[in-house]
Formats: sequence, structure tokens, C-alpha cells
Amino acid sequence: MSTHSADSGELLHQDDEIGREQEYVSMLYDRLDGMREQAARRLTEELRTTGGTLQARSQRDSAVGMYADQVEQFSAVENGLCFGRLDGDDGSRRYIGRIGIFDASGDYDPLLMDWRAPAARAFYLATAANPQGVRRRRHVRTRERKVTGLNDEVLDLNTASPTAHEELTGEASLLAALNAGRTGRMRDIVETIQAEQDRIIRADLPGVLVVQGGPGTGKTAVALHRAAYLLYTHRRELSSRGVLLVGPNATFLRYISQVLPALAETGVLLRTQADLFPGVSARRTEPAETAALKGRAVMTEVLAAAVRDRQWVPDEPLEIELPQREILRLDPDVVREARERARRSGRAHNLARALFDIEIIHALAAQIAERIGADPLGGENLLSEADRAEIRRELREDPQVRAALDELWPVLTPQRLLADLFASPERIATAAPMLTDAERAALHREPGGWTPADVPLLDEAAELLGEDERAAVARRERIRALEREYAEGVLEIWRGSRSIDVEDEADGGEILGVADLLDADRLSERQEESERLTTAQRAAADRSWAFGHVIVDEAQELSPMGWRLLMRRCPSRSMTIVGDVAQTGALAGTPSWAEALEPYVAQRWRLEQLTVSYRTPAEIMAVAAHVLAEIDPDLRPPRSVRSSGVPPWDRTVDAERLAAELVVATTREAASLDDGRLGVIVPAGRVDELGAAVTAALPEAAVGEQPELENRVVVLTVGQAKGLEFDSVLVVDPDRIVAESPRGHSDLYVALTRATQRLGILRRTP
Ligand SMILES: Nc1ncnc2c1ncn2[C@@H]1O[C@H](COP(=O)(O)OP(=O)(O)OP(=O)(O)O)[C@@H](O)[C@H]1O
Repeated sequence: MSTHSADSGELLHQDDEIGREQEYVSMLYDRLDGMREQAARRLTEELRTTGGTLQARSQRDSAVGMYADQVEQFSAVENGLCFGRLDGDDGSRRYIGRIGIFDASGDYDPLLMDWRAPAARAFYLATAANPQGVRRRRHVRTRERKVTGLNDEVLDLNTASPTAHEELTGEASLLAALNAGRTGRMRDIVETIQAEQDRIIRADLPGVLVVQGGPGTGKTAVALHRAAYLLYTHRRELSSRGVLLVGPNATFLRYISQVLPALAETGVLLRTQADLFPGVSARRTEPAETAALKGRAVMTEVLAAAVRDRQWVPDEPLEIELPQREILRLDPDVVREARERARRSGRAHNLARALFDIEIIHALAAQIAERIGADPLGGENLLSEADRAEIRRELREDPQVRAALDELWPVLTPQRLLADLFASPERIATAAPMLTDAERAALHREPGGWTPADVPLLDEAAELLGEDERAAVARRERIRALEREYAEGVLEIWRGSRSIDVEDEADGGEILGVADLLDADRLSERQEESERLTTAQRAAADRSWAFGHVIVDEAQELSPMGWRLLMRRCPSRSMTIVGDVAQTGALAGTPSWAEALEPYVAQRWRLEQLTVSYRTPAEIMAVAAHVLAEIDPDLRPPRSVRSSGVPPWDRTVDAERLAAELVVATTREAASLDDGRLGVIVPAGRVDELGAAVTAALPEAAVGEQPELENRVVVLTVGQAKGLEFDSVLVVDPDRIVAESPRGHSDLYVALTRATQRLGILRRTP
């Protein structure tokens, strides 16, 4: 039987009421099907048409994009399409859902209101004390297309339930969501956004907004819903420039990857810092201290000096042999003078090379002119200006001259500059006199891949060097490759839409065999002539792309060099920065928002705080609070919204029995899960050994660089667990977690606050 509760005691005939809502919800799904069919049909029509003028083609391309997006969007909102209803004092009734649906047959009345529309806001804000014209708020629970339950709140102070928390909206639905088993993928919270979160989600677009909040206060959820809200409210502005969301690691991005699609938004580019330099995949690892050093602002000086070091002045005259064995001498003073002029231009290194060339060629041409044009009678040089120009042209094309120029002022890619610098203790010594010997030694390494901390350095180098033609060609190549990928992606969507249509056929629907009409090659061909590529894809391929809005999650982990890179991607400084300075794990991470932001926006940023932890039950937060006090006695943990009734356990075992006891504890905890997930958080230095012990006993357990979070048991380090959550968490060897890093207490605080229900701590004797 369906469940139904009326928080404020209003009695309803449950099944009748559910039946009535089912009728309405079914009608909405019929409309959704109709809209999807129509979009698919129009997409098919656009694709059948070929040729035409350039303008017709470009109009067609944007129509193809629009209809493909619509098909995708209408499929994405399938689950939980409608989740709420507001009954007004005036007798009005509004249904709230993931997208807006209008009655196309009548007066275009809203049948379903998009949760982001201003008129839907009361669903999140109305309280008994401030009902905002709302008499009743109803949460409609559905599974697939079936209504399974209703939760009503009557917003009347006289009838409000004395047990209801005044500050929570939709308390019953909220608690049901919080107590539900985890799946290994973050879910959206669109049905139960709380007032303090709503204020942040709907904050104005311009400016830098910092959202500080303890573990589990919904910062990530808020950041994602804000992205969806901004794209809805400022669609025109943001769809052309795009929105970038930066997260701390690839596992985290996978964890959150389904939230925006379920909100029908696919245009946000999700990236880690490691992926923010197009063409570079930074998977190499390095010691945390080296990464911290590379994150320091002093690296801007080191790189600037490294570039200057490549603008070389020889100690002795440089000899250049021309074809007729003629030898030209390039005097160090001449080179120095040319270098100064090129530097004074203020251009980036690769762009200033042209000026340097002009100066050197002039000097060499003057030598030749001197020799062959000298008037034996001692008069003026006999060469005309045309003769001199010809000499200069020949010199510019001469391989020996070019080789000399390349040696004196080489055109460099950021990768070349950095690889050469790190590979050479001499170059490091010249570029980094301000660092200690130990720091310089830490920078030295053989070429072979990039680390995440290298990425902001590559970006800085790219700024200092400027883009030369090779880089521009590489960028165009990347965009072309993406266009092919995009074509394949669109085809996938059509295939998806076809399978839906095939199902529909059983009901007498029409088959829209789009994929039968076009194959990938034909589609690629079309894309060749097409300029269309999603904004996010274009932006990903272009280092100099300026995003319309940038959202940074776990922003406390960013180093000063990381901030520089992000600020470059967002010259408008329209940003949402979410994080918790108490959870900073990276050694070069942010100890204070003011310090991190000051260089870019001075005092011009707004701070919002989230104070309620939705994830962590009070019993677990009490344990974590002790660790928080170690980080900073002035910090207060967030208030837990609920208790689980399960006290955390804490056991110490003999050091040599740790792995065996861990296996026992993991097996026991895994058995006590219903359909939820267990996270086993271990010291980074022991993840291989302890992970192997657990997987030997529980083969379903995931472990590795990017462990599969959908497995029931996942063994991972604190770095990997950042931002994630599990029903049950085992924290193993907390002393070692603390000892492993100068920010060890913050790491332990993160580890202890990952559970939604149960926490166990397994210690070892010293
Ligand atoms: N209004 C809400 N309704 C339902 N669930 C919510 C709500 N707010 C937060 N949650 C849930 O609480 C959990 C914690 O949210 P989230 O991961 O966004 O917190 P966080 O502040 O980013 O945490 P951390 O700093 O530890 O990474 C998630 O499961 C999220 O879905």
C-alpha cells in the first residue's frame, strides 16, 4: 500500500488522494512523451535536409543542436518529473517539477512549473511563520511513473505540528532522503532544498560568492543546483560562454556526474585542475611537498626567470657560416641589444621572437652590405635599399641563420619550457635563486608525464610564452577531434531515442528510425561543414576560453598557482567558490578565503555560510568535533540535522593484527548494510596492503586509483574520499592518517565525517 503522511495532522483519504495525483502525474508524463516525440521528429526532419546556402546550413545546424538537446533533456527528467504541489490561500494550485511544461492546446497555462522559476520559490521558502501565500506544501513521491506517497505540510501556525522543526522545509521528505541508502552516485536535492541553501542557489550571477560550510552541509549539492539555476535564469548569457565546475579529483567528478543531467543540464564542463590544460593529461604523481612547492606564488617568478634564461646571449661572438663559406660574426653586444629591444616590447616570448629576428637580421645584413657594397673610393655604400631587402630575405631563409636564431631565442611550447627546466639542475639554479637547495632539488626530475601541480605551471608558462602557430594548429586539431566525438555522441542520443520509440510502437506509436537514416560517417561529414560544437566542448579544447561562470568545489584545496589559472579562465570574476577551510588537505591549499582571493578581487567578495550538516548524524559529529578542535579551537562543527541512534565504535588492536582485524570489521559492517555502501578509509601509505587484504576476503570491494564507487565496499585514502559519502564508514589507523601529513588533523576530520549512518574506528597499538 502507498504511504502517506500529513505532517500537520490534516486527515486525507490517502488512496483517493494518491489516485488523483497519479492522474495528474500521468497526464504530465503523456505531455513529456509528446514533447520528446515532437523534438525527435523535428530533429529527423532537419537531418534529412542537406545543402543550401551557408546561412541555411548554419540555421539548420543550430536547429539540429537545439532538438538534440531537447531530446536529451526530456529523457533526463524522466525520474521525479513532478515532485511538489503548492496550494495557495487564494485557491490556486501549482505543480513543481524538474522542467516547465505548458498546456500547448489551451492558453499555454503552466501544467508544471520549473523549480527554478521565481513562482516556484515558495516551495522552498514558505514556512508556517512566513507562509508567502501558501496554504499547503505537498511533496509528491514517485517511483518511475507511479505516485508512491505524499507528504503534506499545512502552513498554519495554529495547526503546525509541535514536533516539526520550524527551520526545515518538507521535514518528512528531507529525512526520508537523508536516511535513504547511498548508491555510490550523488543524487540531486531538488525536492528538498532548504531555505539557507536556496538563498545561495539563487544568489545573483555577478561577483565572487564564497560558500563556507562544514562537512555535509550541502556545499556540493548547492554548487550543482546553482549551476542549473544560473543556466536557467541567465541562459542566453551563459550558454555561449559556458559554465566550468572544478572538483578535487576524478573520483569526485564521477561521484557527482549524474546530478546535473538529472536536472536537465548538460552544458556544464566538469573538470579537475589536472585536466585544465588542453592536450595534457596530468596523471604522474609526486611527493605532496613538491606539489606544495609548485603551488606557491613564487613559481611565477621562477617561470619568468626560466623564460628569460632561454633568451641567450653568448659569451663569445657566434659564427654563422653562409653557403659560399662566408662567415658572419654575431657579436654578444649585438645579441644583447636585440634581446633588450625584444624584451622591451612587452610581448610574450614567442611573439617577441619576430622582433628579435628583425634586429639580428638587420645586424647581419649590415655586415654583408658592408662587405659587398663598400665603395672602393670611400663614398657611400653602393647598395640600394632593394638590394639590402634582398639580402635580409636571403638571410631569413638561410638554415644556418635560422638555427642560430633558434638557439638564441627558441620558440617554446609550455611543455618544452617546463620539461627542460625540471630536467636540468643548472636551469633550475638559474631560474630559482630564491628557493633553498632542497627545494631546487625537489623540482629536478626526468621528463615523462605531468602531475596535477604542473598544470597551473604549464598555464603560467603559456601566458609567458604566448601562442605560436604550432600551438594554434594543435588547438584547431583538438577542436576538430572533439567535433567528431560530438557527432558520435549525437548519434548515440538518437539511438537512445529510437529505443524509446520502439517501445512506444507497442502502444501504436511511430518509429522514428533516425539512426537508420544516418550513419556516423555521414554525420561526421555534416559536422565537417558545421560550426556547431557544444560550448563546453569548445571551451575544454581552448586554454584561452573565458567562461561565463566558474564554480569551484572543495576550493580550499587550490594552491595560489591554481587560483591564478582559474582566475584566467574567468576574467569577469563571476564565480561561486565552495569549500571548508577546516578540511584543507593540500599543503599549498587555502588557509583563509581572504588570503586566497585578495590578489584578484581585493575585498570584493561575498561570504555565505551553511551551518546545518545534512549528512553527518549528531553521534558522529560529536566524535569529529574533537578533531576539529585540534585544527583550531575556535572552529565550531555544523549542527547535525538528525541523530542516527547508533553510537560510533572505537577499537584498538595489536599493530600486527590490524589487517586481519580490518577484514573482520569490514565483513561485519558490510553484512549490516541493507543496500547501502561502506567506505573503508585507510592511510595513504597503507592503501595497497590493506586494500589487498580486504579484497582478498571480499572480492566485491573496490580499490585503486579510481575505485568504482558503486561497489558495496570501497577502500580508499582520505584524498580520494574528499567530498564523498557512504552509509557506513570505517576509519583505519587514524594516528597514521594524522602523522602522514602536516594537515593530518584536517584529513582525519574529513575521514570521520563521510558517514550518513554508522562510523567505526579501528586503531592499532603504537
Ligand atoms: N536539502 C537537502 N535535501 C536532501 N539532501 C541534502 C540536502 N542538503 C544536503 N543533502 C545531502 O547531504 C549530503 C551532503 O551534501 P554535500 O556532499 O553537498 O555536502 P558538502 O558540504 O559538500 O560536504 P563536504 O564538505 O563534506 O564535502 C548529500 O548526500 C546531500 O545530498
